[in-house]
Amino acid sequence: MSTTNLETPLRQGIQALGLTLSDAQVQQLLDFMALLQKWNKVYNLTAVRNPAEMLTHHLLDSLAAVAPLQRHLATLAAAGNTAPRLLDVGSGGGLPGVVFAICCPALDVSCVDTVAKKAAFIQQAAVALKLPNLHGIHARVESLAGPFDVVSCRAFASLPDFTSWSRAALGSQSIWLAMKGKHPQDEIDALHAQVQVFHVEPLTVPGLDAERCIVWLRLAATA
Ligand SMILES: C[S@@+](CC[C@H](N)C(=O)[O-])C[C@H]1O[C@@H](n2cnc3c(N)ncnc32)[C@H](O)[C@@H]1O
Repeated sequence: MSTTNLETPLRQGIQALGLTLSDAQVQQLLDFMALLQKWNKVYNLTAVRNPAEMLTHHLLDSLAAVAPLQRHLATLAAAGNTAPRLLDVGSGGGLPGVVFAICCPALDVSCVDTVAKKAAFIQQAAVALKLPNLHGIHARVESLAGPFDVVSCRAFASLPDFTSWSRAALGSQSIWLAMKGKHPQDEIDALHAQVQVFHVEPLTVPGLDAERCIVWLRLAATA
């Protein structure tokens, strides 16, 4: 299957996830897949090379986190924050950061990666997909200061490492959104006492028979 034949299964997946996306956003998602496919050979962005697998393992997997993210953004908007900022840590080829930037145009998304060519790919995708709310940053996350309202990751590091390395990027009211496979109880048990899990949300990815969840975390209130 080539990326040109992904539209029907993509639209079915979007429907199964209960998302409302415009035709322009669906086209941006398809164009992003085509970019990933094209530049993967040069930049080595992901080990997944088959377009059908890219759709389920990358695109739909990332799209499964969009409705939960939009729910959180609605609570921020209700509290008066209408220009939220998200940092996607270890974004690689832009997962889930680019998908979030496409689906949430009011969200300013920065994708950070230690590998220069991956950050350059994000910058290139921002131009090609006409996404002024998307930025690629070449840095170690440990060197970044925030505040970002949401700090996300997917396939990045253990929860203790993710939260400690990205701590300076978090504001006092911000939250971490960690995309994980199975409920990571061992990682949760190993978290620093100042980091609190407030929700572990199961996700269902259309076409993928695998366990997925979002671990939502925040800083514990200090006395
Ligand atoms: C396994 S890849 C995951 C990529 C993407 N999130 C995904 O789900 O496909 C992890 C990425 O984290 C990046 N990385 C590792 N340590 C980092 C750090 N300290 N700061 C920023 N990026 C880092 C790596 O270069 C790599 O691109």
